[in-house]
Amino acid sequence: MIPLAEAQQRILPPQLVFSDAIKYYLQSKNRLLILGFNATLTEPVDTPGRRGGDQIKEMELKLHPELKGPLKMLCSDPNTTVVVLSGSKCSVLDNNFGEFDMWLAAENGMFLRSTKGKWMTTMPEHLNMDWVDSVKHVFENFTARTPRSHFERRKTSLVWNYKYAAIEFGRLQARDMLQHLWTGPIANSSVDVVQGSRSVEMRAVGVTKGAAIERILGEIVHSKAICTPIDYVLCMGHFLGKDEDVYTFFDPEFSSETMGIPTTKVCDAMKLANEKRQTPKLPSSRSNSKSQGKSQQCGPNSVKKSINGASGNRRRSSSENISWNVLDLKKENYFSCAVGRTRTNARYLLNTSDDVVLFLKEMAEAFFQNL
Ligand SMILES: O=P(O)(O)OC[C@H]1O[C@H](O[C@H]2O[C@H](CO)[C@@H](O)[C@H](O)[C@H]2O)[C@H](O)[C@@H](O)[C@@H]1O
Repeated sequence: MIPLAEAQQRILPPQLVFSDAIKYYLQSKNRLLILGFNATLTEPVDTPGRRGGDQIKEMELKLHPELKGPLKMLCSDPNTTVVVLSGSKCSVLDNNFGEFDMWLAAENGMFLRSTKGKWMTTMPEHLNMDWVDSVKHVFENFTARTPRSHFERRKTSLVWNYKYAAIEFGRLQARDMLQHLWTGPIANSSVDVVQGSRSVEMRAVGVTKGAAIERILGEIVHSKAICTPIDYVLCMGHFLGKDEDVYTFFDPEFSSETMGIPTTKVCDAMKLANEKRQTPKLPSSRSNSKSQGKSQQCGPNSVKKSINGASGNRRRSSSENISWNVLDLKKENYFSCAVGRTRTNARYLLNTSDDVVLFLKEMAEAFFQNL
């Protein structure tokens, strides 16, 4: 086992070897593919023709057009579960992935739906959102004085993004903004600051992709009534440091036990899902933000109940009847891969989303040949 601190100082991970990842994928019986969205499944920002418009709207995240075919193919496999796990809002994922048979995990996993069902929330109760109004105010000011920057209000976070602004000026503004926030609005607040290379994000404490994956898995396993343990996991994304916990969640090398450990984690997740199911609740509305207080709906397929999203009918929890062995992951069957980032706990690297396209094309092709 590698202690976390030591592992974080590891030298550069190797590039993902497509043929290895695909070989083990083909050999496995029940696969889980967890994919980030921004800068993983999107076109690179610097693609000719993408940059230059004055409208930030033109820059809304869009699925790389060449990925439609491969994704469709991979999602059609009953033995493969595909999850897009993103910081984006539900509506953004709906627009880009609604046509595929997959799972969507929006806002870093705080909202979840199978594209055949409705949104539900996996949010822990009592998320503190008291900081939102004062931070929003600061974000608005900085957006106004930083041309081509914009900010996005999500249900569990606020993101100020300057990736289309003059970069040096954006950086200075970001530093200024953080100083301002730390000495004022968030000085005594319980909020996580997540700094990207071109963004500043404030999140409710505890909102990370790794924290959410447990609950997401619980839901998926329950919904699919999984009988064959998941024996292959690919987790690929351009995730910020805070979200790297999703890579380590599955990694036997980061676990305190031995091989196949995540089983216990998923057991906990499933128990949690069951407990929630027994006391369906609306998501926490403790926020003092007006929009939060009014509604917790997420996109057209609004959240009706916290967990029993689909129709409100409570099936007997299938997870009570299936084995706890939902994950049987050997070290060689786990592929975590950071896209466009090098300081990472992921095992492998890919440089850009163009490489992701090549990889998923090859994987889909191999699946098709193997039918
Ligand atoms: O959550 P995803 O949809 O998979 O997206 C990954 C991350 O994208 C965003 O961060 C990236 O872009 C920022 C500029 O827009 C940049 O500052 C950051 O360094 C990049 O990693 C988003 O802000 C993150 O929350 C997502 O995790």
